[in-house]
Amino acid sequence: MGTTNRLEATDPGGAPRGGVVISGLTLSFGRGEARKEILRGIDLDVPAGKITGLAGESGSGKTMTGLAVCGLLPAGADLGGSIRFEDTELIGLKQRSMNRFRGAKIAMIFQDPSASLHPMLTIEAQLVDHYRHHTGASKRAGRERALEMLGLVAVPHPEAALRKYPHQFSGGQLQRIAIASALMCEPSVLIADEPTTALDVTVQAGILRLLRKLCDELGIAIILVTHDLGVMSALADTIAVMRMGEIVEHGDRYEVITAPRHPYTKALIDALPESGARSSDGTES
Ligand SMILES: Nc1ncnc2c1ncn2[C@@H]1O[C@H](COP(=O)(O)OP(=O)(O)OP(=O)(O)O)[C@@H](O)[C@H]1O
Repeated sequence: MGTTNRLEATDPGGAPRGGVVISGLTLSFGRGEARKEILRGIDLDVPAGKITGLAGESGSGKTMTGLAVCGLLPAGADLGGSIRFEDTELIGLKQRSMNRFRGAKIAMIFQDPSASLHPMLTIEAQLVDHYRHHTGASKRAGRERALEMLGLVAVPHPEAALRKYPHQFSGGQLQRIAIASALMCEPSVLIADEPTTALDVTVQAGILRLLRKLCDELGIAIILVTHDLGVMSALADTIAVMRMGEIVEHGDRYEVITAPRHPYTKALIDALPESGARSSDGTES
């Protein structure tokens, strides 16, 4: 597979082009005695052309980290520290400026693909409108782009797919369409939050291979959020293990899986089934 990392150059300021650098990220909700600390100082480099995995138990803060990067945190979130995207500090950006990045330069896909697609609109309406909103392109150019993206994610019969509604697709096809929608504006960063958890096991591997392809061929920086260390060990380049709002370990996936340093990581790995998660060639066995 070719690696045309169009965004991999490093700018003189130090941030990798197209990637995200998170430093000292804190997140809390509420005040006084009701204050709940969710993220307690996260440092994480998410480089272009790599899949950075966020693993860890339920409630450890994986989703919140992804939502923070995307600027999609729930109301009342108190965010501190830094999230740099190329030359821009995202924390503290006004909503209007953040809207320029979200959905365009930084896109997100969710466990339930229908969460990012409107049930009452055709695929064409949503993909094309989204693209035109961000780029100002013509309807025709938007349609061409939509066909191209549906082809890229291997949705069969893209022309016919454009005329359909979300409920007319299977879960796996719909996740591909959600990915196509996320790719419309050529994002540099894609946050994939449990993208295969809701899918039939027979279609999971196809979606994971697609994410790997997008990362390798388009140079997209991917944050893969999953509680599934098996999926992580097959797909991610590096694995960050989260626990109670902190990253307790982050390193090359082989090192994290084969020589975990933190007792919590060891416990997670010991809990894995014997087979299917620790293949060394990047495929699930
Ligand atoms: N709106 C909110 N107000 C207060 N706390 C919240 C809010 N949303 C989420 N939380 C809390 O933030 C913490 C981290 O949640 P998060 O969804 O990031 O965990 P996670 O690691 O992704 O877990 P899972 O694998 O279950 O999705 C949890 O304790 C959750 O209860």
